Amino acid sequence: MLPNTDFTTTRAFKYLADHYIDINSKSISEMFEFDAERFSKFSLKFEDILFDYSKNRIDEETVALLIQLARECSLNKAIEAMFSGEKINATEGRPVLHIALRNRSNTPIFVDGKDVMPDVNKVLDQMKAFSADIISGNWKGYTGKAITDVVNIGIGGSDLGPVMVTEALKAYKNHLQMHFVSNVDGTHIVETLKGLNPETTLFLIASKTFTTQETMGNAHSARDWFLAGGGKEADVAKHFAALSTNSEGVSKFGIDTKNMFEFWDWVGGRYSLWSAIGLSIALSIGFENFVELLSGAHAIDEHFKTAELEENIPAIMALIGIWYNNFFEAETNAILPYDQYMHRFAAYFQQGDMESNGKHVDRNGNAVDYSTGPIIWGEPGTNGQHAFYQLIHQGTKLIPCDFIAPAISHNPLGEHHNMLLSNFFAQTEALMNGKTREEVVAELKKSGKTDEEIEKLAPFKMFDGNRPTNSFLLKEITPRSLGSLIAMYEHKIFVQGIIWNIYSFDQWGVELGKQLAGKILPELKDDSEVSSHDSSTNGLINQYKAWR
Ligand SMILES: O=P(O)(O)OC[C@H]1O[C@H](O)[C@H](O)[C@@H](O)[C@@H]1O
Repeated sequence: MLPNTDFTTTRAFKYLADHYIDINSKSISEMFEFDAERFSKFSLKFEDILFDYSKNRIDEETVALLIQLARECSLNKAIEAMFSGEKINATEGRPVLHIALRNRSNTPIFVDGKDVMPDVNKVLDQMKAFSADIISGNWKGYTGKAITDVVNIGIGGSDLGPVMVTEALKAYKNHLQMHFVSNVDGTHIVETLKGLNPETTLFLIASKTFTTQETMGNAHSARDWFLAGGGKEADVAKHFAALSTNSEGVSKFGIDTKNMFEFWDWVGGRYSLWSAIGLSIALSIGFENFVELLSGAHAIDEHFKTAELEENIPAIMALIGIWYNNFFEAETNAILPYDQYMHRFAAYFQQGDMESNGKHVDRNGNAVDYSTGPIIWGEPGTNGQHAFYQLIHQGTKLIPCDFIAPAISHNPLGEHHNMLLSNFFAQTEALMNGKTREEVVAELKKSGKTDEEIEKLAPFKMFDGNRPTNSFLLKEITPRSLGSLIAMYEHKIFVQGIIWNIYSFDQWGVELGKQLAGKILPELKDDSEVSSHDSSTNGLINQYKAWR
C-alpha cells in the first residue's frame, strides 16, 4: 500500500510556508557570499555525475524541512512498495517494475508470488542473440542479403525512449541505419521509406498494447510496402519483429511469435526503454552497450533505495522541484542539455513527467487543491540561448532550469567544447547573479553613453538574477552515465507523485483522446454532412470534407 498523506497538512509544509517568506527575501548570490561551503554542502556526486544544486533558492533549513516533508509523507515506505512489486499502480491494478528490467543483481522480485527475473533474463537473452545476428549480418533478408536499415514503428513510450537514447548514444553506433516512425501522418512513413530497400530493411513494431491506432496504421502500411516491393507473405518473418505484451495481437497481425520480444503489463509505456522496447537501442549500439545502459540505471536504483534522503539525488531533485512548484508557484521546468546528441532528452521527459504527474485527483479520488506536475520543456544549449532564454532571464515567470553537460565531448573539435561549456557555466552564473544597476551604468559609461542616455537605457539592461538552476556535469555521456541520468529523472517523478499523493503510473487523460478519435473516424469515411457535434466541430469536419 502506498502512504496516503495530504502533504499540505503536514507540519513540514506549514514550516516551509513560513520559511518561504524568509527565503523569498534572500538572493542566491548573497547566500554564496555568506557561506564559503555552499557548493560542497549542496552538491552530490554519483560515479561520474556531479549534481550541483547550490544555485537554488534554498538554505540548509530549506533542505532539512523538505526532507522532513518527504519523511512525513512516508517516502521510504513508498520506495519499498515499488521495489517489492506491490501493485502501486492501483487504478490499473499493476505493480510498477521498470526497476526489474535493469535489476543486474538478479535478486528475485515477486509479482503475485512469482519471481519475474527469469522471464526478464530470458527476453534479454533473446535480444542478445537477435541483435548479434542482425549486426553481424548472419540474419539474412528474403533475398539472402544482410539487414542494413532498421525501422522502429511505435509512438509515445514505444518511440520516445528509443529515439532519445539512440540519438544520445550516436557516438556508440554501428553500421545499421536506424529510423523511427511514430506519427500517423502518412508523411512520416512515406518519407522514411523513401530510399529504403525491402530486401535489407527490418521493421520493429513496438507497441505495449499492440492496439494503438497510429502504430497499427503504420505497421500495416509498412507491410504493404514490403509486399509491394517484392516480399511474399512467407518472407514477413524475416523482416518484421514485434515488441509487445500482447502475443494474441501480434500473431493476428501476422508476425511469427518467434519474432516477438515480450514484456509485461507492469512496465509503464513511458518507462519501457529498458524492456524489449529497447531492442532498437541494442541494435544500434550493440547489446553490451545496452547492458551498460541498464547497469547505470540499476546503480541509481540501488542509490535511490539505500541512500539517506540528504544524499539521495532523485529525492533532492524532486524536493527542490516541489519547493518551486508549490511555494514559488513555478509552473514549468526547463531541461537544457548542452550536448547536441541529447537533443531529444527534454522531449522524452515531457512524456515521462507530464504523463505521470499531470493529474488533478489524489489517491483518494478527490480533486487536489494544490499544484501537481510541472510543464516540462527545453531544447539543447546553446540553441535555446538564442531563442527563449530572454524570457528565463528577464521575463515575469520563474523558470527553474536543469543544465546538463558532459566534460568530455565525443567530438573534440578545436575550441568547440570549451565554447559550449563556457556558455553553460556563464548562463547558470548570470541567471543567479543578474546584473545590477551599478554594473549596467558602469558598462554604459565605458561605451561612451551620456548620462541622459544611461538613465533611459539602464532599466532595460538590468537583470534581477536570483533565477534557480540545477547543474548536472557528467564526465562523459556513456551508456552507463546516460542510464544513471535517466533513472535519476524517473525516480524524481516518482518521489513527486508520492508527495502530491497522486497516481503517477496511469494515463487516463490520454485514453480519452484515443476514444474520441475512434468515434469521429467513421464519420470521415463519406462526404455526408455531419451535424452531431457542437457547431465548431461540425464546421471544421464539414469544411474538411469539402476541401479534401
Ligand atoms: O506502446 P503502446 O501500447 O502502443 O502505447 C503507446 C503510448 O500510448 C498512449 O499514448 C499512452 O498514453 C502512452 O503511455 C504509450 O506510451
